[in-house]
Amino acid sequence: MNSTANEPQPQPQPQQTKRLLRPSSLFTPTRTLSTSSSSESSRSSTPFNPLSTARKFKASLSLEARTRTIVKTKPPALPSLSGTPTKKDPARSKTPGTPRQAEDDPLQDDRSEMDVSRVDPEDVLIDWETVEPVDISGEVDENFLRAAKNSDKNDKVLVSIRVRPSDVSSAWEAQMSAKSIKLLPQHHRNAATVPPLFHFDEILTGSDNKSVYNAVARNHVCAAMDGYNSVIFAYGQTASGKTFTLSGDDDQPGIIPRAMKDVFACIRRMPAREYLLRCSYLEIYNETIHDLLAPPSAPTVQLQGSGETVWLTPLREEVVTSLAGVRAVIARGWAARRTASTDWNDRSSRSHSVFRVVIESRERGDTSGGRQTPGLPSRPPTPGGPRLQSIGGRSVQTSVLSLIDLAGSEKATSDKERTREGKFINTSLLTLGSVISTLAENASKGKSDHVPFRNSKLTRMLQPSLSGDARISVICTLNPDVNAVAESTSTLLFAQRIKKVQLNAKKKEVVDTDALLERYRQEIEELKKRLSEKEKEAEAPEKNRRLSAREQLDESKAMKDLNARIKQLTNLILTSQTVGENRGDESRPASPSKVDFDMTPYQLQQELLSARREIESQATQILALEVALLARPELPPDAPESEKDRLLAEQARNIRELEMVIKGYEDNLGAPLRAVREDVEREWGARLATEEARHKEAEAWAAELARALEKEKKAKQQLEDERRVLAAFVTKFDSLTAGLSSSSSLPSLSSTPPRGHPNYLLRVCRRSLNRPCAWISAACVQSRAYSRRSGTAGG
Ligand SMILES: Nc1ncnc2c1ncn2[C@@H]1O[C@H](COP(=O)(O)OP(=O)(O)OP(=O)(O)O)[C@@H](O)[C@H]1O
Repeated sequence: MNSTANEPQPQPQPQQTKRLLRPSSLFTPTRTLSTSSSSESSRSSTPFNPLSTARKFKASLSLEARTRTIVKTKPPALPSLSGTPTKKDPARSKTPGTPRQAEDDPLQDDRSEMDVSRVDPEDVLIDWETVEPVDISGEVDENFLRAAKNSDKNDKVLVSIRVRPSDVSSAWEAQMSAKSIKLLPQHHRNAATVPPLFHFDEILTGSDNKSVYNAVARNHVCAAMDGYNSVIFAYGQTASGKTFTLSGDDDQPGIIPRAMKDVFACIRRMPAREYLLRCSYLEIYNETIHDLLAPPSAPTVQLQGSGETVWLTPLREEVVTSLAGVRAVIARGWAARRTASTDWNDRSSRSHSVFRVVIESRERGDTSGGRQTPGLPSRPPTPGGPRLQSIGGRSVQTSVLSLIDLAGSEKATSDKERTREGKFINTSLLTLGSVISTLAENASKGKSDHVPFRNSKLTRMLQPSLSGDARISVICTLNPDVNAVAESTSTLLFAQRIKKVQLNAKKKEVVDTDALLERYRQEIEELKKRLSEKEKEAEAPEKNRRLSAREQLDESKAMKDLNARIKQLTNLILTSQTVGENRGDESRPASPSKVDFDMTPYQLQQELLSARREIESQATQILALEVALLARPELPPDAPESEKDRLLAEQARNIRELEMVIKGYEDNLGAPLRAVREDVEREWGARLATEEARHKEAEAWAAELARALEKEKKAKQQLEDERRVLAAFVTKFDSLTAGLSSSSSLPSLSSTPPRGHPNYLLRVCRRSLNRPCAWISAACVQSRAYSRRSGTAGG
């Protein structure tokens, strides 16, 4: 299909939009096109683009400094060879960044007519009848939709490499058929080794955006229409072609405009459903999130929620009902995006921009007689305004299509402001890289290491998607020039890592609770009917039923299954009704998660699974009974048939009785015994706690005493040593003084000798030998005190 052939006629636009933008160029950011180097050289580039040329401002990009005076400048000079941006002459004056919309722009003064908070969603639904034929891409047919549904089931990220055309020889050898790419050996740093060969899902070259869209985005857009969250993002070095891939130009519309055409084409192909489409457009600039559809004075957008539930607030959402509406929204966003001339790219994206479409759909039907899903009015308001309600039993399927143009990683530039931005850009891309690395590592090695999602706004916002909630397609763009080999290699390594990330996207559906209850009731009726049929069969005359023991067991198991399912559904109905009853209580809003729990088929499956597990454990018991049955003496081979039937029936009855006994045991004894046990545990729990406390105290005392004893032992040992030394000394002294007393006149030991006299020392020593140990005394006192306190005898 010629992409421009279907270009819709200009739709009536609000006055201001007309003034600013040509409808045909609304999808057209400024792109200087490769004209001379490639086969696409005949393509004409857009001569005029109001977004890129008329809106150049002599203003700083910083929020505070955003001037309110529009200074129109000449369009930047086109690079000598478009598609091959080269480092420009540093002396050349820079094109300052485009600031957000100026104040005199009435588009930004207030919310638009289609702001989701202003419209009743029921009034702006679209379906196959309301979609304009000019709004659709003619390429979406039944076969394609079927193929799209069945593809991408492997839950891996679709990773493609797009090599930008270059006017100089490329450093890379890209093989589209083999889906591989490698560096030419002459550019490999290590001449001794062979450059590695990288394999990806797609390798794309040239300027044809249609083939790129078909290969990397179309399935994901259709998946989004089918209820899956889908994320498509472009990653790569600055000026490698991310914006060209996402947005394109007049001649080569990129993924965003093509995706929107397919969205409308899918709606047109679904006569049974009606849709509500809401668009938002935001950018992350210097780690701050700005709503591109809100006026510049609007507060910045905050990320809220935790874990894998993240939402953005306040964020404007515009309801769109036609391609023209989408164009107007994108044009508004584009005008507010921060781009600037850098050393490498005349209109470099200085922020990560995210264009999101929330797609809600439900079966078509008469809404007049319908009722709203119970519980929904009291649930917290959805950030971004009201949304489609599940009415009259028709569930609502919700998905988000996110199209992300990341800012390009870059080396230091010669401009101070650009360098500052570059730091933020590189940091958040680095964080994205480390998040991807950890996720890939966790997936390949079965680990659950912490993933640093919180380290940047970008990764925090992408957390639910990267954690597996969405289908993801990544287009890594490459500048093939020799002087960009290092950046290109790093992009390829990033691409390799993201391929390993595991996804597990699921459809999101909100079901009408009443409808679900009705479904349960019908299923119960159905099951009861089947059960009574089976019971009748079981009671049929024996001659009609020649069942083996195994078959009888199977039958009994089937009946048990039916019973269990009926019981489970009855419980579910009770739970749903309980939730419904809460509705009247305004002070306590019904828990939306509880409503969802009861309503989600997935949850129901989980319940079913646990019920099946229970049934399986009972089946094991039955098998044990079967073994016992087989162990019984066999019937003689010539026993009459009636006798066999009688015995079989008897066995079956026995089995049923045993099952009833098991069940009865649980109902009559199991539960009461558990209750008694709980009572006893409650009663004795307190006593046990007191005893345990006393025991602990006694242990502490014992430990203290043991310590004191140890100390005393040491002291005693020391005393003993001293005593021995003194005794030896006294003996020696006695023998000495005995000799002396006979010859000299020493005073007798009974009288106190004067200080300094040898007998004085002897007297001191003797006294020391006889003094009782202070430690022993202290320990005895403590021991006696404890004995008194604890009431034990002794000490
Ligand atoms: N495949 C392509 N065919 C022709 N021209 C291309 C192609 N890819 C990129 N270009 C041109 O190269 C220039 C830079 O591309 P683009 O702005 O898309 O890069 P980018 O990666 O978005 O850069 P930044 O990160 O700085 O925003 C533009 O003039 C664009 O038109």
